[in-house]
Amino acid sequence: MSASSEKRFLRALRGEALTPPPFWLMRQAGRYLPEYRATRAEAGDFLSLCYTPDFAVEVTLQPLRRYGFDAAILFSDILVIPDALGQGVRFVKGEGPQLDPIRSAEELSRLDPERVLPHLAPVFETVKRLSGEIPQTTALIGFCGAPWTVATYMVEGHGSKDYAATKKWAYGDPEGFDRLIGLLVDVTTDYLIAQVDAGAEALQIFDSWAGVLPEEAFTRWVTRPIGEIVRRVKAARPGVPIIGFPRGAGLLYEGFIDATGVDAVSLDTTVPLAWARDRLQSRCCVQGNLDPILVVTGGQAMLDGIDRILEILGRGPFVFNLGHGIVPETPPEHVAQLADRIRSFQG
Ligand SMILES: Cc1c2[nH]c(c1CCC(=O)O)Cc1[nH]c(c(CCC(=O)O)c1C)Cc1[nH]c(c(CCC(=O)O)c1C)Cc1[nH]c(c(CCC(=O)O)c1C)C2
Repeated sequence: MSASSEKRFLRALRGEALTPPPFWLMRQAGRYLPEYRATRAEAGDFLSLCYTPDFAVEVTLQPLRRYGFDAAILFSDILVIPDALGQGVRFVKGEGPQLDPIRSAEELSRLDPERVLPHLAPVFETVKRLSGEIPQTTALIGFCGAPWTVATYMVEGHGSKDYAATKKWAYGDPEGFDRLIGLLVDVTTDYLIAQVDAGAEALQIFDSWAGVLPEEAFTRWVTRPIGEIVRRVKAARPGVPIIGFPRGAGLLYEGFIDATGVDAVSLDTTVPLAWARDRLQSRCCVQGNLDPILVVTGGQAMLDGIDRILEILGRGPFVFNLGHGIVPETPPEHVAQLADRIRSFQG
């Protein structure tokens, strides 16, 4: 395929500067859309939505119909991995995910890596159907949670504010904690390769809680495991572009790019734009980073926020996105205004 006939999102990930930049939004399928809420009600619980290809395909396509994003992201969740390992994940209404916590290396025997790929067969079926159904100019993104972030849910048993149980295990028994991280590296690599084989054209690794670790721990449990996954996926399926999202990494973003070999980094809302242009965009494609609450706010504040990002990052390899997932309170018409604003950027 010649460079110019390749999908715009993939061209940007390969380092091309495009005007206007391609764009999609993290959590673009979700509760802010009435049609999502309707499908969700029909599916019943959240995991049934993820594991029923008819429903998962439908909710993936919903935001594309409205906004024509340059990329579709598979509808699933990072917690299908602990579920597939046999830990058991429940999504309790209003409380978020609940897992029976694993707090020591001895308890890893509760997990069965052999179950993972068979259990996730419906997810691969969803990817396969999507690759036949999305518009020809739209790219299909597969994804996973990074080992550190998935481990925080497995150890805490739910979302957390301080990650104290996870850190206590990691700092107190680093070799034992490395076994959990190593297990997640293995199954996550297989999971991503299976998504590529089913039709995913790019991958994003979400490390939503990377920003809570001090430097040395960040290197051991964020940078190294993600680097290992990137190396193994690229060795098995050369050419598939990979986006890393070490949310909250701050100054550590720079070393993260060099050490992991990702093709792009997703910037959280706090990353300064001129610094990102000078220190990160010179190394790889960057993606981001509008504050999701500006899309709730709308109006001139949102437009100014979009313009500033486009002004500073829009001339290098860039994918417009939010700094974190879109929130349920977002008015859908604000997303339409955001899409128009990006499309009218002339450089
Ligand atoms: C829409 C949705 C998802 N997951 C959850 C919901 C809400 C469930 C509902 O309908 O009630 C539960 C759901 N899933 C999770 C949570 C907990 C979040 C927390 O601890 O605060 C909840 C409520 C865990 C999760 N899940 C995910 C992350 C990483 C990204 C991020 O930081 O936002 C994390 C941390 C990834 C994720 N999750 C989802 C996607 C789909 C694709 C898309 O972007 O459109 C993706 C990529 C989908």
